[in-house]
Amino acid sequence: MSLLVKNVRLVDPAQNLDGPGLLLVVDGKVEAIATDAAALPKHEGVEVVDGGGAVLTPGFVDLHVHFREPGQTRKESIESGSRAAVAGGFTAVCAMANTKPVNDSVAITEMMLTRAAKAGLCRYFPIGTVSREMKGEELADMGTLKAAGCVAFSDDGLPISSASLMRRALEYTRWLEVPVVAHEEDRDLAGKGYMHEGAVSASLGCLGIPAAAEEAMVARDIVLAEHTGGHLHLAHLSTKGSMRMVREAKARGLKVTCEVTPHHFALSDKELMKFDSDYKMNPPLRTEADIQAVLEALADGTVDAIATDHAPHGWDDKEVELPIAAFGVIGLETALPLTLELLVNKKVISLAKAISLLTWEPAKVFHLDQQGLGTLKPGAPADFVLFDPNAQVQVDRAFIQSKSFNTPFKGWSLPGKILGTWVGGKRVWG
Ligand SMILES: NC(=O)N[C@@H](CC(=O)O)C(=O)O
Ligand SMILES: [Zn+2]
Ligand SMILES: [Zn+2]
Repeated sequence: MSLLVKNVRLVDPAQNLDGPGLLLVVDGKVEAIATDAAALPKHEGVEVVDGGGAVLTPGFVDLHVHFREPGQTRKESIESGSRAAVAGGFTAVCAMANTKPVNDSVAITEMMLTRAAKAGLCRYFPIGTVSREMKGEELADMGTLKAAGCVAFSDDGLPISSASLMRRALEYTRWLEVPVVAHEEDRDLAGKGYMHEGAVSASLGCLGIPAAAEEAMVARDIVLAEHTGGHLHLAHLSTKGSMRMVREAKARGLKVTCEVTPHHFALSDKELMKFDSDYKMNPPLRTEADIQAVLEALADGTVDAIATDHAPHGWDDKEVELPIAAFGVIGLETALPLTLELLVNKKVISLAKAISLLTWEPAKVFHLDQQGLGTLKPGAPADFVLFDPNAQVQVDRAFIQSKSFNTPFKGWSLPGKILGTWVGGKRVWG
């Protein structure tokens, strides 16, 4: 089975490519890319897709999604989450372990992989828990879980409050060569807060989560990464202080990587004045100064990945008073449009850098580059996405494939329409 995609702007940051090109796919793999058809190997009789001048890039790689299977498939299943992924241009997702039961066993990992294969949409990489039952007490069997297919370890949803447990987990990452993904939150400091602690929370009389709740744990874990030599990946960072500490850690050569989410660079805590739980997530929306720091960190290489933290919740978890509503927002379908609107069109970073943060850089963080993901180098799996960066999309219920609709971007009109998504040379969307 062969396929030729022509008439596209081909952007592949891993190969420093950004220009007119053609992509030839044979047997699910990239056979060749070229600037004109004459330079391609013999390809008579192949199926031809005319890209119509749209942008073609490697499929996006999301290091952080919550598909609620097993346990809460009314919010999302592996199949519905995978459909939301490919609709958003993501061809690989890494799924957090805070399912019910949590993914601390080979049985759950294998069940997840079986369901994902049955869905047959995107590539699905399970993340195992750091601690058994996610209780934060004993280490999960990380070695066995890695052998079963887990690509990273995280108790995300909860922080690892025990410094000694985090220390041991980081020690294990050295010989397992997988990262520990940290949800950084000092629970004493966060208390019962449900939005960012600052001028806005004070004026609303709402309980806040201070920036220090995140930063104190980032500081602790950078110290532990230094002393263990382990790989620490910091999930959904949101504050100015976190950005500064990661920048310093990298400058000192530590194995520290991090991701930021589109909602954290798109929205500030002022949104909470609407008292709408679609603006409630963990970590909370921060201040304008934090957003500025995140933008600078995206531009200067401090941030390794844009990740969605796609966290589906049902209306019954959300349509309640703010203090008791669930934390979390969906994000797979709005990630590219928000990145284009707020990072590329506002000239914070180039289109190529934005694509890099959605493809090659995240692939490297979880070593998915070793499987050829995040790039369209010859021989790599033909996972790619075709999108029109100028066509507008309307964020309404019909646009969202997820089973849940807990997005703060309802009603927004944004640029970036996905025209097609291919995984292993097979069209799975569009
Ligand atoms: N981000 C969130 O607000 N919620 C996530 C958990 C998490 O990412 O910490 C969830 O599982 O709902
Ligand atoms: Zn988290
Ligand atoms: Zn999460």
